[in-house]
Amino acid sequence: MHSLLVPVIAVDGPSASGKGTVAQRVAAALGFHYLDSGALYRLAALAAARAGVPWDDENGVANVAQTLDVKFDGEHILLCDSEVSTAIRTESIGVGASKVAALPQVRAALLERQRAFAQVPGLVADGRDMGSVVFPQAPLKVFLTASAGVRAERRYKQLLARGEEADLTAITADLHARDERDRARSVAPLKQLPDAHLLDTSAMDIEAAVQQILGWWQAANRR
Ligand SMILES: Nc1ncnc2c1ncn2[C@@H]1O[C@H](COP(=O)(O)OP(=O)(O)OP(=O)(O)O)[C@@H](O)[C@H]1O
Ligand SMILES: Nc1ccn([C@H]2C[C@H](O)[C@@H](COP(=O)(O)O)O2)c(=O)n1
Repeated sequence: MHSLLVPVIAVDGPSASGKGTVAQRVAAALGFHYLDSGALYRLAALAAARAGVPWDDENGVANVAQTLDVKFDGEHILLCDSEVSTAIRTESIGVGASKVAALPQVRAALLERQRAFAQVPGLVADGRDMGSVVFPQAPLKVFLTASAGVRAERRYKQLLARGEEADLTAITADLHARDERDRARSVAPLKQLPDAHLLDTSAMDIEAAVQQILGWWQAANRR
């Protein structure tokens, strides 16, 4: 089936809003594939750093992004056959990802790689521009968000649970800076689309968020 005909649920939203957690559970419930598009920007930032390419070198990072040797294998992410699933989740690589993601050539270099994830029976894709640029034809678009305070608290607890050091003040400042960069950039900025359902989980648990998206999906397919 042509990838344009594969059903896609696009889940966009700011950092630490719960996109990855919720999108993966929705994908599992429907038996759909899952795309963590942020991981690709993180991989581009990590691969560039390892190759000595500065994050503001647009041509250089785009070349790295175009030629990324990456494999997704369940929880494992391999870059040039070495495990990087933890290395791409550091705060420093998150900042780098947000910087390289503002470069138009880098976004262009990753576009077809993201679209290739659209395979039968369907795809749940999370990121910042899933509904606006990568899968504008998606029959269901969700803008998943939560207040900055709630998101910072969740990220803080997530890092502690992983056994990492965490400083709530620094996390809050980083979230604000990343939100600002992701919303203000000229290409594919993070924004709520007019045809996206707003899901504010500030006072909602993970299961309720998953059920809400599954409900919207059922409703969209009854039409
Ligand atoms: N509705 C919710 N209620 C409570 N905790 C939540 C909720 N949604 C997500 N979380 C928790 O918040 C943390 C951040 O979630 P997650 O990593 O999925 O966010 P994200 O939007 O994918 O982040 P990023 O964009 O930075 O990759 C996780 O520990 C997750 O379990
Ligand atoms: N579709 C996407 C996905 C991610 N980004 C950028 C913005 C984020 O700051 C960075 C890391 O993403 P995360 O893993 O935190 O979801 O990548 C983007 O611009 N477009």
